Amino acid sequence: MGVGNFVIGVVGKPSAGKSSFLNSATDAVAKVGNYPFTTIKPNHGITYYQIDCPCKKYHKEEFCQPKYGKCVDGARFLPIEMLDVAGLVPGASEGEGLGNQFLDDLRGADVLIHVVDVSGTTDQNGKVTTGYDPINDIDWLHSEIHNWVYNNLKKKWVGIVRRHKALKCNAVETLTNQLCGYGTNAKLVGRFMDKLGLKEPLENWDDETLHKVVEAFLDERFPTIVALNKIDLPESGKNIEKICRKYGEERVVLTSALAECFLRKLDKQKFIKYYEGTEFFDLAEDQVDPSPEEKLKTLDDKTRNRLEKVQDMVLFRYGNTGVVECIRKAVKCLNVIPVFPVKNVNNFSSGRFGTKAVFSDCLLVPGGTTVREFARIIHPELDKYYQYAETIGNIRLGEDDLITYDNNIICIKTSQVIQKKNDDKKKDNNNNNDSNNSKDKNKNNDNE
Ligand SMILES: Nc1nc2c(ncn2[C@@H]2O[C@H](COP(=O)(O)OP(=O)(O)OP(=O)(O)O)[C@@H](O)[C@H]2O)c(=O)[nH]1
Repeated sequence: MGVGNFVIGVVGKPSAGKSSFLNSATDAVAKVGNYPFTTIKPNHGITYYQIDCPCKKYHKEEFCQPKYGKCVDGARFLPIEMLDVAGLVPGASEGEGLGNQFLDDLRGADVLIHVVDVSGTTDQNGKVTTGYDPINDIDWLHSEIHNWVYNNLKKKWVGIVRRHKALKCNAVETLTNQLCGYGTNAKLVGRFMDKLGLKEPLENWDDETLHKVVEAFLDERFPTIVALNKIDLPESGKNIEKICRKYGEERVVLTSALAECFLRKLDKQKFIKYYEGTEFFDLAEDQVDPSPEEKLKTLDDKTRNRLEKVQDMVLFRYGNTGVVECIRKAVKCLNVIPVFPVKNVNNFSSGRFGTKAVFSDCLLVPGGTTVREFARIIHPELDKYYQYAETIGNIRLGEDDLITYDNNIICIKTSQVIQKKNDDKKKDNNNNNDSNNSKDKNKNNDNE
């Protein structure tokens, strides 16, 4: 998990609607513009995570200039990478289909969105059928990932235990060593082991315990949001109810990727103004005196009928298409905090010379990041010059204070900046002295 560089992996069986989901969530790129990722691989896209921008709270909307993403009336869109994890077939952990390539791709993801065809009109291989139970897909994906990790550990378990005893390691050290290949660190291992609260020493773990450890690891390392897709189909209703009853609503989102693609396409073509993540859109007839850039085109009858159907089957019934909600829930699973580094906590300036830009930067950092760690992230080369940090109201923050939503507008003061200020002051003084001197000189000249 990189700072400010989190990756959402999209997984699902063939024909579940993965590509449609990705297209619907990432087509905003052209509209939104730039992002901080220099190379985007073919199976990657950029999506946007919506948060409340502090510019609204502090009435600075007109000066808000995000370096990446955008801010619209106080809604901030932060760019996040999305990865299409293709090639999932039953038996992938045993090498079926693209096998380990699919599982290797998973390592690049911090959180997963599992797109499930909730209509039950495609079987586990994505072939058209009727009455298929989508619960199978949820369980099946989970067990593929579980088996992948479990089999890898089990194969080497005797050696792992031998080394563990010989080096007198604790369980967290040994597991960190074994799980680091999945993009895992000691902090994460410590967290899931704490939650698990195992009493038996590692050398006594039986298969059942090892399964429990793997399960706890996956919960922490690959939190998963289930997107129950194709809610617009009439067959979906009864399956939705059943799945929500079994898995709870916390990690389940109802989606229609197709409806979201359609709405965003109409928006792009200027037939509607679509308010992403809501049930609302404007038509040409709703507009009063629009500017030429905002003016919408009139819909033909066929498209209007289709739009009404989307309204009926998705927007009125479920409140929205679920795609934006899915991204929001996925990022929430990561337990990250948006932080706004500023040059000045009174005017929120970003320090770009000659502009009044505020809140230009925003970084997502993992929960538990301290002020000093954050300083290191934004000024790695200035770390040795760190002096102090302050937040709104010029309140000083301790180096070990955790970053929270209450102190996430931060100014880091470094002695180099202070040194520069002193240099500038000296320069000013010298200039003043020079001009005083020249004034004196002039005076002298006058006298002369
Ligand atoms: N009714 C309906 N159909 C959908 C929805 N999302 C996707 N589809 C359709 O489902 C079919 C498969 O969608 P894809 O997005 O290609 O699915 P995929 O999971 O990427 O499939 P593969 O490329 O085979 O892995 C297409 O015909 C889509 O139009 C949806 O929300 N509602």
